[in-house]
Amino acid sequence: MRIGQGFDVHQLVEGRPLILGGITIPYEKGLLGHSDADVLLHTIADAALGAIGEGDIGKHFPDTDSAFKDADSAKLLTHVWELVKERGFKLANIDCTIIAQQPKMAPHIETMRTRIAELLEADACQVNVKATTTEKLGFTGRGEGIASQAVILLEKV
Ligand SMILES: Nc1ccn([C@@H]2O[C@H](COP(=O)(O)O)[C@@H](O)[C@H]2O)c(=O)n1
Ligand SMILES: C[C@@]1(CO)OP(=O)(O)OP(=O)(O)OC[C@H]1O
Repeated sequence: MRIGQGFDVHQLVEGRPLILGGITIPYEKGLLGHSDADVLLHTIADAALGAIGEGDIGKHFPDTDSAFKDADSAKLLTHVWELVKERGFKLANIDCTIIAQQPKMAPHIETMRTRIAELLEADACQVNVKATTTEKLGFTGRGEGIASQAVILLEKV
């Protein structure tokens, strides 16, 4: 068994779509980044890379490389998952938390869960996605950005 954890933050700005957990969520702002800035998929990729001792997504997909400009984070996670499989591991389970004052994530959680399970080649029951506000405190509470964190457990195939 191997355990890994991930944490990431992206700024919320006008004029960008909100792509989170591999889906597009209707909202007046979106996340800013070199890629599509899917903070949840980045967190999951970092957790998986941590579990196999492979550093982080910045090491594998540098934000100085134009190849990753506006990159689809689902493709980045798929690449990371190939590394996980090459090491002989599969998903045991993953638990994720989105930290966002707005928008309300509850209507989108099951769709994200299904998409993440698809990307990790697992059943939805192995994936949990939660959301919390920070009670209007801090940068997430002011709606300036969204953070997420995840813990992943891998088991040998
Ligand atoms: N962006 C969010 C944040 C929270 N939720 C849901 O609301 C519940 C209560 O949140 P608190 O921060 O007040 O504890 C939380 O457990 C989530 O179910 C949400 O949907 N979207
Ligand atoms: C994904 C990458 C690469 O496009 O860019 P960002 O979208 O800026 O994301 P971040 O979590 O800051 O770091 C990883 C980057 O290398």
